[in-house]
Amino acid sequence: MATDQEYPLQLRDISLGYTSGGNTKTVASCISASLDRGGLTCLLGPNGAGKSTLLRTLTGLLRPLAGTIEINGSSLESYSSSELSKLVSVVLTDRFNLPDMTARQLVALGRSPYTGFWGRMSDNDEREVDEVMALTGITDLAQRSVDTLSDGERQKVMIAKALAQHTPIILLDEPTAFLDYPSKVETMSLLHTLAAERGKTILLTTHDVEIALQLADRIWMLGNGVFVDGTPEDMMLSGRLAEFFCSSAITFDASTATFRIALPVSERIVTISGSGAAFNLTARALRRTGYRVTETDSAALPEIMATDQGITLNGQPVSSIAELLQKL
Ligand SMILES: Nc1ncnc2c1ncn2[C@@H]1O[C@H](COP(=O)(O)OP(=O)(O)OP(=O)(O)O)[C@@H](O)[C@H]1O
Repeated sequence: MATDQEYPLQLRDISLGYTSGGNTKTVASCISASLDRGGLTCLLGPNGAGKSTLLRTLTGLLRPLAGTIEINGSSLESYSSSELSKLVSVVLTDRFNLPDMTARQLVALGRSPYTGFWGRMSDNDEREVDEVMALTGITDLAQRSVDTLSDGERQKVMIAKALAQHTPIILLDEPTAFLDYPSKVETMSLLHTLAAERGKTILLTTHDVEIALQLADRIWMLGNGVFVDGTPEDMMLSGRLAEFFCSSAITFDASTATFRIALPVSERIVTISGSGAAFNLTARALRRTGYRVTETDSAALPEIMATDQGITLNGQPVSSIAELLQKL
């Protein structure tokens, strides 16, 4: 049984929200959870659910309306900002102007908890900066002015800065938001590796649900004030994931861990048989264009065979799925 000391970050009965002018807006309440050491946790939920609010509360930027947050068994407030900067690094989505600062200089700011009053970088600090820039694939951007970077490039620089800070806990708000698909996967894989191989405790918010389901050790979900957590597989098996994200227009296929757009059911029926990618993609194209696809033989229906050797319609070969759809 894990003791409190073994959880780097623990939430006890947290209520989240905003207070202004004597009015309180509660976003979610009664959240109790903990982050596992050396684990990647992804916080999912629909727009406006409170993901950023929870993340900002964990960083100390917002005070919880109720409850306590503990880091290594001591309350968040008991740490000085200097102590916290060696324990927790944070990547937020805020965009700020940094005229005349290069990408490397921004990453080097991550070393500031260790560089003393004058901010003088040692050889070791320089090496750390080079290493995290290589790790995040931004070495080529080193001398670029931060203000000229694309959103995705800037996002990678901010992640590198957090890594340069060398903290056991890393909190990131939508780190994959502006990235193209391969970069999303690369970034999540990098965070997964940092958790698994370097023992970092990482929490991030994301809308990239399918990537999170493949790479996260744990999923936290927040929606309509309800918070649940568990392994991705338990979330899928229990139907909790579908409860949070599915509607009449979207279904979740737990066996393939993918979301599907629910298409209108059609009276136009085709029979399809075959195997492999050609079979799956042909069936998919038929459903998308309004056919009801059956695998039951019936001589009365257009009959399609799709295998990696080719596609036939009623025994006649067709050269592509486009030609098949045209001839149907
Ligand atoms: N400063 C604020 N004062 C009052 N309400 C706020 C403030 N910031 C956010 N909110 C509200 O709190 C709720 C949660 O917002 P939050 O940004 O945490 O959601 P989110 O899950 O991160 O959303 P998204 O996925 O769209 O980024 C929303 O209703 C939002 O309008």
